[in-house]
Amino acid sequence: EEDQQFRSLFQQIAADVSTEMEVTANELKNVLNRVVSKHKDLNTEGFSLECCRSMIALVDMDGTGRLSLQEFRHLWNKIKQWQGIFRHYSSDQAGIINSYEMRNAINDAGFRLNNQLYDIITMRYANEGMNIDFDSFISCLVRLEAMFRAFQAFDQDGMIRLSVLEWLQLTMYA
Ligand SMILES: O=C(O)/C(S)=C/c1c[nH]c2cc(Br)ccc12
Ligand SMILES: [Ca+2]
Repeated sequence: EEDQQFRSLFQQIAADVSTEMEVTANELKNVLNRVVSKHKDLNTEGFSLECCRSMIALVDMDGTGRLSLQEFRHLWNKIKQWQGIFRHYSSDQAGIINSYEMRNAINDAGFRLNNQLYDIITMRYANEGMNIDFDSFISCLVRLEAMFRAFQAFDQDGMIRLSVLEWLQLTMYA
């Protein structure tokens, strides 16, 4: 049942374009902003095109530059899971979380980082008031998950060995 609902959502998004049944960054932006606008407790200035381009790059497993049904489903399920974590911490504020809650939210999402990484993430994703809004939270976790996955793909006994071009491929298409 839910799968049927999901497929019809995907069809709606991917249907109105010549890009056969794949979701482009612009379509992803439109659907994310349409859904998030229905949730008044999720503070965001909206998902930017740049953020959606990055999210696509991070989950575009077959390198088509667009999201297939299964790539979109993976991203959608992750966002659904992570929005639940975000709301758990943002309920007492206006749809934002502070850097301390960000640390706990990242842990709840299953990532174990160190203090230096939590500080770097706050620097990269928090606003002047050291708070993280919803779209920043989601783009942070999409990147975190994709970078863990990329490392595991190359991992040989806990270390990876990359040529400079392999490194650039990894870091430039993200
Ligand atoms: O309110 C809920 O229970 C759900 S399932 C919310 C969401 C489920 N997928 C989402 C994607 C974005 Br973007 C924002 C909110 C949600
Ligand atoms: Ca793809």
